[in-house]
Amino acid sequence: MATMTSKLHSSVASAHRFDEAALLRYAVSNVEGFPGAPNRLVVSQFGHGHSNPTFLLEVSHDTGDSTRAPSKRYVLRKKPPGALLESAHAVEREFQVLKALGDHTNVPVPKVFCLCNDPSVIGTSFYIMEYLEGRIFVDSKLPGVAPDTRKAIYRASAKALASLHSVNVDAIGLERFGRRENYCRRQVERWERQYLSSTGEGKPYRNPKMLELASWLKKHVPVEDSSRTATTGLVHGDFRIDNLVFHPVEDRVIGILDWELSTLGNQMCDVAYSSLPYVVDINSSEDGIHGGFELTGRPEGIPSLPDYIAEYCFASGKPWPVSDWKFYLAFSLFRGASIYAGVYHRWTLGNASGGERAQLSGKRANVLIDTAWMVINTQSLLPNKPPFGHEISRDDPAKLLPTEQQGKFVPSQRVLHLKRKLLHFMENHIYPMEKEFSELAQSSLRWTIHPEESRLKELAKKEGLWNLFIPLDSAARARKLLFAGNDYNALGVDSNMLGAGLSNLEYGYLCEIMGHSVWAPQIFNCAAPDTGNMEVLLRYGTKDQQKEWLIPLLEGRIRSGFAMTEPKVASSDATNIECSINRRGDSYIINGRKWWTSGAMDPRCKLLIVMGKTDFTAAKHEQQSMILVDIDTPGVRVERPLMVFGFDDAPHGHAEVSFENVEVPVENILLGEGRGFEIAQGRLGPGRLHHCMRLIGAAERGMQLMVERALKRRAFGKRIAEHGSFLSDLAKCRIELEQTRLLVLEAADQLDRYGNKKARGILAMAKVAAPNMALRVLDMAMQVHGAAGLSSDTVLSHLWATARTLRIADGPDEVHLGTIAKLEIQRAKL
Ligand SMILES: Cc1cc2nc3c(=O)[nH]c(=O)nc-3n(C[C@H](O)[C@H](O)[C@H](O)COP(=O)(O)OP(=O)(O)OC[C@H]3O[C@@H](n4cnc5c(N)ncnc54)[C@H](O)[C@@H]3O)c2cc1C
Repeated sequence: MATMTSKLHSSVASAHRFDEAALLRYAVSNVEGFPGAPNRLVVSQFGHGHSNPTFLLEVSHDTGDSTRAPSKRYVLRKKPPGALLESAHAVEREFQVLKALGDHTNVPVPKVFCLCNDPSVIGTSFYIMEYLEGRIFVDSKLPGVAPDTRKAIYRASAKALASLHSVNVDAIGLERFGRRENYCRRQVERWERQYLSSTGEGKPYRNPKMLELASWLKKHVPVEDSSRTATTGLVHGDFRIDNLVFHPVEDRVIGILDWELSTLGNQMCDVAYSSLPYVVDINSSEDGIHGGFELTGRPEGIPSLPDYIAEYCFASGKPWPVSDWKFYLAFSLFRGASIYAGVYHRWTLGNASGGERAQLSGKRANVLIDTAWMVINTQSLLPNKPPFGHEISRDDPAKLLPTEQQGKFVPSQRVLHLKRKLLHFMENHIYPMEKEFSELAQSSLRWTIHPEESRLKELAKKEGLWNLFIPLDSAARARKLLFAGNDYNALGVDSNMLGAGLSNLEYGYLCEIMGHSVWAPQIFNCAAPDTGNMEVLLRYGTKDQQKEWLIPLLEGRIRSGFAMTEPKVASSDATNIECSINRRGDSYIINGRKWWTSGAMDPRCKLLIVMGKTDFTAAKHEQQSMILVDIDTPGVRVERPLMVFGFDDAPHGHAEVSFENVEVPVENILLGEGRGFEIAQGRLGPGRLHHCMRLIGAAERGMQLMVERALKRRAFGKRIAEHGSFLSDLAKCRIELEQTRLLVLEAADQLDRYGNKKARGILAMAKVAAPNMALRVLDMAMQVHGAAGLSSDTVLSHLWATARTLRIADGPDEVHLGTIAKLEIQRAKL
C-alpha cells in the first residue's frame, strides 16, 4: 500500500528540536507568500529514511476575528546536529539542484523557497520547500497494490529517472555541480574512505569483505567512466522508489526527493541503484531472506529487470548497459553499504534520524556487501539486448508518448509563468499605448521620450520582466566580477538586474511575445542594440567597464549604440572597415565615419561601442578592436538620422556619426587590441537570434490582424475570409510560421548546448528563414488590409519595414547562405 505523505510524520525527535520562533521569524521574511504574523507554527518530523532531518511545517494565520485561515504546509530540510562527515549532508547543494531543476526543467521536483546558511537561526543550514501531497511507496515490492498499478508505478519511476538524466546541465547553471569524468573511480574511493571512517576501532565492526570489494571495483571501473559519454550528466545519487512522491491518484511522479548525494557523473550508477530491489531486499530485517525479486520472485505486475531497464533506456535514449552492468550493480551495493555503515555509526552516537530503521543499518550494510559479491560471481545479469518489442509498449503504447508537460520544446513552468505575465503586460500596457507612441515619433517632438515609457519600464522591473535576455552564463560572470559576495547593495544595484537566469531557448518563448510590437522590447530593456552591447560588457568587460557602463545599461538609465558599419566600404565584410583607433600615450585616438548606428539618436544614448582598426598591418582578423566611447566626447558628431522606408524609428533612430580625433582612455579598449572579431562573434550569436525570435512574434501579430480583418471585411458579396484564395494563403502562412518557429527554437537550443561556434550553421539558417517568413506573412496581412495595410494606421507597415531591414541589417542573407553552404560542403567532404 502507498502511504500518503501526510501520514509519514510524527513528533520531532528530541535530538532534532530547534528554535521554532526563530524559524518563524526567518520564514516570514524569506519565504514568499508565507503567512504573516500573528501565526501559529506546528512542526513535526518525517520519520522515513532521511539522513538530513526533514520536517513538516504547518503554519496558520490568525485572522484576528477568532477564525484561523487554513494552514499552509512547507517542508524544511536541515543538516543533522553534531559533528558531520566531511562533505556529507550538503543541504546547500540540494537547494541548488532543486532550484535549477524547478526553474528550468519539467523534472518533477518540489519548488524551493529559501536557503539559510546562518547557523544562528536554527543551529544548522536549512532550506524550505514546497510540501507535496501524494503517495509514497515505502516498500519496493508494492504490497497491497494492484498488478496494473505496480506496473505503472515502476514505469513511471523509470521515466522520472530518464527525465532527470536528460537534463542539459550546461543550460541550467549546473555545469559546475560536479566533475563529470572518472565519477565511479572517485566514488569508490570516496565511499571506501567514508566506510573506513564509520567503522573500526572504537566504532562499529569493519567488514574485511568490504575492503576487498573496494579493490575489485577499482580494478573494474568501466572505460566509459574516464570521459564524457552518453551516460554522463546529472546523477541523483539515491534514486529509489521510496524517494519518489506519486500523484495522489494518478500513477505519475510529482516529486523526486532526497538530493543529498546528487552531482554530475556516470548516470548508469543511478540506474543500477534504482534496480537494487531486483537483487536485494533491503527492507527485510534481521535474518529474513535478503534476495531481491530475481531470487524470490517478482510481485505480479512489477516488470522484469530487463523490462524496467529497457523502459528507462527508451525514455532517456541511453544505450543498453549490458557490458558493465555487473560493475554498476556491485558499486551500488558497495555504496549503499557504506551509507548504511555511516547511518549506523551515527545511530551509535545518538544523532541519526530515521529512528528504529537506523538501528538496523549496520546489518543492512553487511547484507549489501554479501550481495555485491554474489552479483560479481553471477554469470549473466542482463540479456545482451533489450527485450524484444518493448519499445512499442506491449500493453499501452499511448502511455509511452510524451505528455503535454514533456517534449523538447515544452517550456518549463517557470517560463510559462513569465509568459503569462508578459502577455498580460502586453495587453494592458503595450498595445493600448502603441498609437500614442507612434504619434509622438512622427511629431516635431519625435526625438524625445514619452513619459509613459519610463513609467512602464519601472512597472516591468517590478513585475520581474526586466533584462530577461541575459543568458545564465553571462549573468554568472558579471555576478562574480561585479557583485562578488552578493554585495549588490554596495553598488546600489538590485540583484534582479541580471535577469531571470534563462537559457536562450527559454528566453525565445518570451522574446517572441515582445516581437508583437516594435515598442515592446525597450520597455523590458530587451531592445537591440542595448542587449548586444550589454552582452559584450557582461562577457568581455572589465570590472571598471562594467561599473561605468553596464550597470546604467542594466538599469535602463542610459542607452547605447554599436558603430561598425561605414558608408565608404562594404561592411558586411567587417575586414573592410577603415575607422582607425590609434594608441597615443594613455589614450586611443579614433578617426572615421560610421552610419546606421542604431540608437545613437536617442537622447539617453551615452555609450557607443566602436569597431575600428588598431593595426592595419596585422593578420586580417586581428586588425580590428572594439572600444567604448562616451557619445559626449569631443570630436564625436551625430550627423543625421537615416530613414528606413520613411520610418526614422524615432526616438532611437539610426544615425550617421563622425569621429574626428576622438580621444578616449586606454582602459576603454574591450578585451585588448585585435580582439574585435572575437567579440563580434560572441555578440552577434544570441543577439541575432533575438531578432529571429521577435520576427516570429511580428508574424504572429500579422496573422492575428489578417484573420480579424478577413472576418470583418466584405468584398464581392462575402467576407474576405470566405474567399478561397485567402484561405489557402492563410494556411501557407501558418505552415511557414510554424516551420520557422521550430527552426529558431532549435537554433536557440543548440546555442545553449553547443555554443555559438558549433551552432553557427543552424543560427545562419534561422537568420535567413525568419525575416523572409515574416515578410511573406506581413505582406499577406497588408494585402488583406488593402490600402490601410500600407498606411501607418495599422502596425503592419512598420513591422514589415523592420522585418525587411533584417535581411541586411543583421548581415545580408547571402552571407548567411554562404555559411550554411560552406558547412554543407565540408560535411560532404568528411
Ligand atoms: C535598420 C538598420 C539598422 C542597422 N543597425 C546597425 C547598427 O546598429 N550598427 C552597425 O554597425 N550597423 C548597422 N546596420 C548596418 C548593417 O549591419 C549593414 O548594412 C550590413 O552589415 C551590410 O553592410 P552594407 O550595408 O555595407 O552592405 P554591403 O556590405 O555593401 O553589401 C551589399 C550587398 O552585397 C551583397 N553581398 C555582400 N556579401 C555577399 C556575399 N558574401 N555573397 C553574395 N552577396 C553578397 C548582398 O546582396 C548585400 O546586401 C543597420 C542597417 C539597417 C538597415
